[in-house]
Amino acid sequence: MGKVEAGRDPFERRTYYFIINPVAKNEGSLKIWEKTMETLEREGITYNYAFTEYKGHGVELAREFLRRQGDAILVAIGGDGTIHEVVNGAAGFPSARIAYIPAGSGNDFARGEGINSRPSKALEGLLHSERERIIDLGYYKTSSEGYFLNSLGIGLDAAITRVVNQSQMKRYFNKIGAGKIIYFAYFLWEWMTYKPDEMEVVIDGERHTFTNTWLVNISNHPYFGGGIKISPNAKPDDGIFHILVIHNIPRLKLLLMFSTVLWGGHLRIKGVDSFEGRTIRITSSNGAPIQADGDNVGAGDVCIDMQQQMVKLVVQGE
Ligand SMILES: Nc1ncnc2c1ncn2[C@@H]1O[C@H](COP(=O)(O)OP(=O)(O)OP(=O)(O)O)[C@@H](O)[C@H]1O
Repeated sequence: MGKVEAGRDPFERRTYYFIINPVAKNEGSLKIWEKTMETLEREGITYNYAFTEYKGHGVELAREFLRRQGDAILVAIGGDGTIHEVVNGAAGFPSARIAYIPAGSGNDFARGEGINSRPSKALEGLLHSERERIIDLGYYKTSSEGYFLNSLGIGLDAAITRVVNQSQMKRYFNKIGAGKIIYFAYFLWEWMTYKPDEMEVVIDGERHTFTNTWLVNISNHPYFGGGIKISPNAKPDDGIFHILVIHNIPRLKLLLMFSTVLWGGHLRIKGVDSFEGRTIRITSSNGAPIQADGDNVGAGDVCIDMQQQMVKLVVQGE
């Protein structure tokens, strides 16, 4: 993805291309799309759309569409997984413009970006927006490679993501509107069974070694895991990652620590170290799992690079 520049022609007639994940928010995204379409028709907006049909399809749709019509605005409707895919599909298209209507269960990206959590307001903001904003991305390379918008984690958080994503029960619990229960159950399970390991973390060339490491989190903005403000001071447009390492904390204290995240108290706890940096390499002695924006992307070791000012977002006006 090449560096992009801000600026908008105020007289331009916009075309929108919507990519909708029909299974996001336990299929609640479909209702949001129906309402969105009503508004688009009412306002006589030019648009096109497609539904994602399987995991990874959002990447293909975004790529395919930008090849055909590079000047349209790509709008993701879904959760963090959907905007993650759309942005990865837009990689390699420096002029791509992306927008987002939150319709997922977690919506950390919307929180971090200050996008209105009410889909109708987010749409209204998008259609009448005069603002474009350029944000940073992280580029990761492990057994797979790609970009992340929210955060990348190695350790306990990725272990939870892995069991949740593999879970057959997730779908059932989502159907009865109790998706959060499954996260909490797996969080407790991993909290009881996860084995912290030694991790080497090299930040902008400086080497740190941590024993008994629960997790290392690299954040592009404050939120993670569906509203947890893990890195309160991270900003998506300052070219800097906020890095949090949680290590050498007894199991019970770790549980108590999570309650302090609500007001940012975790940053002062012994065993919680924070750093800032742009290029990070992490190696785990036991092959800890890795997640990027809630998707399991590898295990063991990972290199991360700051990609400053890489995505042009069309956002609601002030
Ligand atoms: N038609 C489909 N069938 C099954 N899975 C799909 C389909 N379309 C997209 N997906 C996958 O669904 C996953 C979850 O989507 P998404 O993250 O958008 O919603 P969510 O889980 O409700 O929200 P959040 O991540 O914000 O909690 C993504 O990894 C995506 O690849």
